[in-house]
Amino acid sequence: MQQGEDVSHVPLIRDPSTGLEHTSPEIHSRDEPQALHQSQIHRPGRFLWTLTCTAGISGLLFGYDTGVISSALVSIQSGLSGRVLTTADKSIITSCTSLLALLVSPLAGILADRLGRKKLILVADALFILGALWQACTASVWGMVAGRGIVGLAIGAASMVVPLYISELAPSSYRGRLVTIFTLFITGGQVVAYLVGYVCSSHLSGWRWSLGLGALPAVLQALMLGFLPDTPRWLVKAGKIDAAKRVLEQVYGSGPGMRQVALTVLRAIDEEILEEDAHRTRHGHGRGPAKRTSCLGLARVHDQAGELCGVASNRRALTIACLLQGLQQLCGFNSLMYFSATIFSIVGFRSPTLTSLSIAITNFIFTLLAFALIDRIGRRRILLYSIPVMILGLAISSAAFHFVHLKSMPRVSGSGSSGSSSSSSGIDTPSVSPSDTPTPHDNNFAILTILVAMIIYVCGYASGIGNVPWQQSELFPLSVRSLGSSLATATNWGSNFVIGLTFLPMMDYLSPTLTFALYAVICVVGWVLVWLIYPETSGLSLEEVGDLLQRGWGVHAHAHVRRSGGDQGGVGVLHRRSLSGSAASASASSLQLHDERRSGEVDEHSA
Ligand SMILES: O[C@H]1[C@H](O)[C@@H](O)[C@H](O)[C@@H](O)[C@H]1O
Repeated sequence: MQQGEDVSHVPLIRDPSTGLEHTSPEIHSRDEPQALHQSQIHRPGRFLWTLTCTAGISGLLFGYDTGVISSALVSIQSGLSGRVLTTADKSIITSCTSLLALLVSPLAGILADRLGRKKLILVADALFILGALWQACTASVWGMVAGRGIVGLAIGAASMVVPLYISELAPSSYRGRLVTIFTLFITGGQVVAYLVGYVCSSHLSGWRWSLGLGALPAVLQALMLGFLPDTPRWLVKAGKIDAAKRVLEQVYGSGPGMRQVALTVLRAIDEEILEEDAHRTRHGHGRGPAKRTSCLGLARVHDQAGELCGVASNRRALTIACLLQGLQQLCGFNSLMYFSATIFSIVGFRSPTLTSLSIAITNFIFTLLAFALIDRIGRRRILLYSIPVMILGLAISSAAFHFVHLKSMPRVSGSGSSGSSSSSSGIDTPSVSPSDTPTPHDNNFAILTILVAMIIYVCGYASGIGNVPWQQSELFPLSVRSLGSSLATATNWGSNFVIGLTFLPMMDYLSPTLTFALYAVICVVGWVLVWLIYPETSGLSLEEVGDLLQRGWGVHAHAHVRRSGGDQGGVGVLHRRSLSGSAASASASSLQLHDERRSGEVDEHSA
C-alpha cells in the first residue's frame, strides 16, 4: 500500500493458518516502516477537541452532582418528609451516591464492551437526567436517597467510560492532557456546584433548582454525542474497520503524512487484537477467533477475568491502576470536598462555606496546571514530585490542629435540629457563638496555618494524584481494557465510600491531629509504592504501554521522554508487539531503540 493511497475499504479476511480474522494483508505488510513518529501531529484538531469536550461534560456532571449535595442538604430544612433531616439522613443521602457508583462500575466495563463506549455515555446521560429531575421533585427522604442512587449509577458508569473513551481516541503525545480535561470538568463542576448552591440557598425551594439543574448538561451532551462516533479501538474490535479508519483519519487530520499515521495506528490496533486473539487461543482463554465480531457477549466476561488475572502484565496493570485509584481517595482529599465547611466551622471560621470554596477553586486551578504539565513532565514524575507536597500539607495541618482550641466536634449521630447549625457539608456542626470566634490571643495563627496547609495539600493533590489515576485505561491491553478500568474505578468509589463514612468518626474518636497524620502516612506508603511499581507511560502509544509491563514493572525501562522541543516532545512511536517469547524480546529491543532515539532519557528512579 502506497503512502497517501486511499484505504477507505479495508476488508476483514480470515487467516487460514490461524483461523483468525484480520484486516487486509496490505495493512500488515512487513515492508512498512516499523515506526512512525507522531511528532508530525502538531495539535489535536477541532474534531478531537469536540469529542474530548463533549465527553468531558460527563465530568462536569460528576463534579456538579458530587458538589451540589452539600449545600442542598443545608437548604432542605424540613422540605422532605415534613421534618428536619437527621444526621443519619444526611449521611445516607450523601454516601448512597458513592455506594451505587461503586456497585455499577464493574458492570459498566461489561456494558462498555457490549454496547460501545459512546452508547454507555448516552445511558449515563439518561440516568443523570432522570436522577436530577427525581431529586428536584421528590417529597420524601427516601425519594431523595433513590434520586441520589440513580445519580450514583450515572456517575459510576461515566467515571469509568469517559476516560476510556478519551484515551482510546487521543494520539499518544496528547493523551495525558486530553484525559486530564475530564478531571478539569470534574473540578470545574465542583466549583460551579458550590457557587450555584450558595446562590440557591437564599431561596426557599432553591435546593430543588440546584439539584434539577444537573439535567441540563446531560441533555446537551446527549444531543451532541448523537453526532459523534465511537472510538476506533472499539470499532475495530466490533469488526467495523471502515468506520474505525474514518474516525482515525478525522482524528489525525489531512496534513502531509497524516493518512499514513492513521493507517499505522489502525494497523497497530488491529495487530494488538490479532495477537491477543492468538495468545488467547494458544493459552486456552476464550473461544478463539470467531469472537472478533461476537466478542461483546456476556460469555466473554469470564474469559476476560481469567485473562486479567492470569496474564502477568495484566495483573501488573490492574495492581497499578487500583493502587493509584485507591491512593487518590484514601489520601483523604474528598473528606475536604465533602466536609471542609465542617472543619472550618469547628476551628472557628466565621464563613466556613465561603472558606471551603477556596478548596474547590484551588483544586480547579491546579488541575489546570496538571493539564499543562502532565505530558511534559510525565505521570510518574508528576506523582513523585507532588505527593511530598501533599504530605507536607497534611503534616502541617496535623501539627497545627494540635494547637487549635476546637469549638467542639461534629456529631455523627442525632438530629440536626437542636442547638446546632448545618454546615454546607450537610453534617451538623455546632453553632459558633461570637464568643467562640478566635481572638488574637487564642489560636488565630494555628487556624490560619490549617487553612494554608490545606491549600498546600490541595495544590499537591490536584496537580498529581487527582488526575493521574484517570489515565488508567492506557495501562490495559484492549482485550481487558474495559474490565480493568472498571475494577480500578470500583476501587476509586469503594475508597471514596470508606473515606466519606469514616472521616467524621475518626475526627471524633482519634482527633483531627491523628486523622490528618494518618492520611499523611497513607501518602508516604503510596509514594513508596508509586516509586517501586509505576512506570512512566507518558508519550507511549497504548500498544507500547502493554510492552512495558510485560517485562516486570517497567520502572527501570528508559521509557521516559524528554521533550525535544515544546509541544512536540514526548512523541509516541508505534511498534509492533507480540506476546510470543522471541517477538517479545524483539519488541523489547525495539522499545530500547525507540528510547535511544529519544533525547535525554532519564533513569526512572532518579526522577
Ligand atoms: O479526580 C477527581 C477530582 O480530583 C475531584 O476533585 C475529586 O472529588 C474526585 O474524587 C476525583 O476522582
